[in-house]
Amino acid sequence: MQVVEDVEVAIKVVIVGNGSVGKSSMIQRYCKGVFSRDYKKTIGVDFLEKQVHINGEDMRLMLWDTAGQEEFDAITKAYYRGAQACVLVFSTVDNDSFAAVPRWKEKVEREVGEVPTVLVQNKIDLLNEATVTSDEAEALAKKMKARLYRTSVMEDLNVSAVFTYLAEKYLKKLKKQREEEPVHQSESSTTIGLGIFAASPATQPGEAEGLRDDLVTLRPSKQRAKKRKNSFRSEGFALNIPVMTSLVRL
Ligand SMILES: Nc1nc2c(ncn2[C@@H]2O[C@H](COP(=O)(O)OP(=O)(O)OP(=O)(O)O)[C@@H](O)[C@H]2O)c(=O)[nH]1
Repeated sequence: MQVVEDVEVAIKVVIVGNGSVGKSSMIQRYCKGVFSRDYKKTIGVDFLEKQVHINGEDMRLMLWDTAGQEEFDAITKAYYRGAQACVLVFSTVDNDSFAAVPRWKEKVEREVGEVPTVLVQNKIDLLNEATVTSDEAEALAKKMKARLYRTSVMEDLNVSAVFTYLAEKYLKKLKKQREEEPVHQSESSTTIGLGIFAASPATQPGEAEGLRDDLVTLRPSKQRAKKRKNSFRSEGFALNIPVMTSLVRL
């Protein structure tokens, strides 16, 4: 048996929170460097990935943008499975979105247990219209034992810091795991997704087949599916991970 050293670390991150708080904008900004003032609500889930180099490690961040509207809860919860990190987003100018944060946390925990989480107060460019005070946001973060980031996706403030923090946190956890229990992989095994497939409660070896039951197949719209090059998709299917995404947005 040969030990494979150059394993690419992949981490699945789910982004949750009420509708219109800026979740889609956040991953579009982070992965593509763009921002649009248009609001197109996410139907089901969307997915983007970004390759980063952090602390000497090549990492692939797989960012799952989930619909904020409760009507899609049944669909989105299937996509929480296997997540190793979570971004809980609320908007500075939407008190309901702040009040809903604990509910979103519970929904994710119901599927994946406790995972590294950050609380994100988005739209801080609108601070003069704020309905949530800094103290309230900090108190909630403290209660949740999560780090609070204040972002403006529009002005590109602090967006990458959110994901870098989660990636670093995950790497630390992985290194600790490697030290405690070194992972030996045979030459023929995949070199992608150590994080996804080694550390997730939903994807422990032997459970992958079970995931098929949870697979929700949403057809991508032809227009966007053509444009999208999702290198993870084929690997995901090979390993029975539910990676089919809805790319349909109204
Ligand atoms: N002023 C301001 N507007 C923002 C910011 N981020 C996003 N928006 C706007 O907020 C609206 C909603 O953004 P989305 O990213 O679609 O929100 P979402 O959370 O993905 O919404 P759902 O798909 O319904 O869950 C859009 O019009 C964005 O342009 C920000 O930092 N500041």
